[in-house]
Amino acid sequence: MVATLEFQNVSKSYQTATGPIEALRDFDLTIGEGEFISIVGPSGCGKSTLLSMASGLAFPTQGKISVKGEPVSEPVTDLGIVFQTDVLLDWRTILDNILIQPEMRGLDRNAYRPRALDLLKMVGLEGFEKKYPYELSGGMRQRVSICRALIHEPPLLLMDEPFGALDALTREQMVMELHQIWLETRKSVIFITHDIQEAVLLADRVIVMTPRPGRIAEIIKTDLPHPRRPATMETARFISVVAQIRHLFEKHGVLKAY
Ligand SMILES: Nc1ncnc2c1ncn2[C@@H]1O[C@H](COP(=O)(O)OP(=O)(O)OP(=O)(O)O)[C@@H](O)[C@H]1O
Repeated sequence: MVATLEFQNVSKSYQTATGPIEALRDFDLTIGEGEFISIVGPSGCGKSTLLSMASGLAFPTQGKISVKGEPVSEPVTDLGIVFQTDVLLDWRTILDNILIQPEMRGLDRNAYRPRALDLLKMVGLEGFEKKYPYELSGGMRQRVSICRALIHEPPLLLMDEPFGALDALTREQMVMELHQIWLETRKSVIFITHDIQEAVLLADRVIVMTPRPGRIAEIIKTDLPHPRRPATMETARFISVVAQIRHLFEKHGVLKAY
């Protein structure tokens, strides 16, 4: 089976006015079809850099990246990206914000209309298609961003702290909704977060990163049954995986041990 995304011994340094910054070192990871990967790590360990390189917007200093077996040498179009801020266009309706994705790809927007409406239904926003972004809450806007990222049916979804700007309750709700969306669509997902619980609850595997230069401290298989539910967080397995990650962060000086 061809991997959806493969990082082979990837290192990345940035040249800056004050000298090179080594962001990532020897990052090696293969993401299978339909796999959900969470990446947790301290600020500046190269998490966003990984996504930029996976999407062909930045390139490794060393090593190789492939999407579906093809080396990444230019911007990759067959993926969906969700950022921390929703970047919706305030002057376009919710439906038109979603359809901008096929439009920008030169596809027939009308052909994607039914799917956009289906996606809105899937995220609980049926009937909101004619509203404007300012009429929606932060969580609703992020749901629209997810629809926009999925409309062209990409095999790979890159999510960079998508719930970072939301309040804690909305965030918990969105995590469960994302899990449901993943169960229904089975995309390969890379989900970046600072929240250990969120990372564990969603993922098949959690990639724990060291401080910069970011290296993989450990890859942890969550081994939690599906579907995941809020009650999953009360299970012994969940608690022990979260503790394992906290201990790794203590070992690498990311969290202080008390
Ligand atoms: N274009 C750039 N030019 C120079 N340095 C950069 C550039 N992009 C990132 N860096 C540096 O590379 C390192 C990794 O940055 P990156 O944004 O990938 O980290 P991150 O883990 O996503 O951080 P955060 O969790 O704070 O978002 C940081 O030290 C950052 O300052």
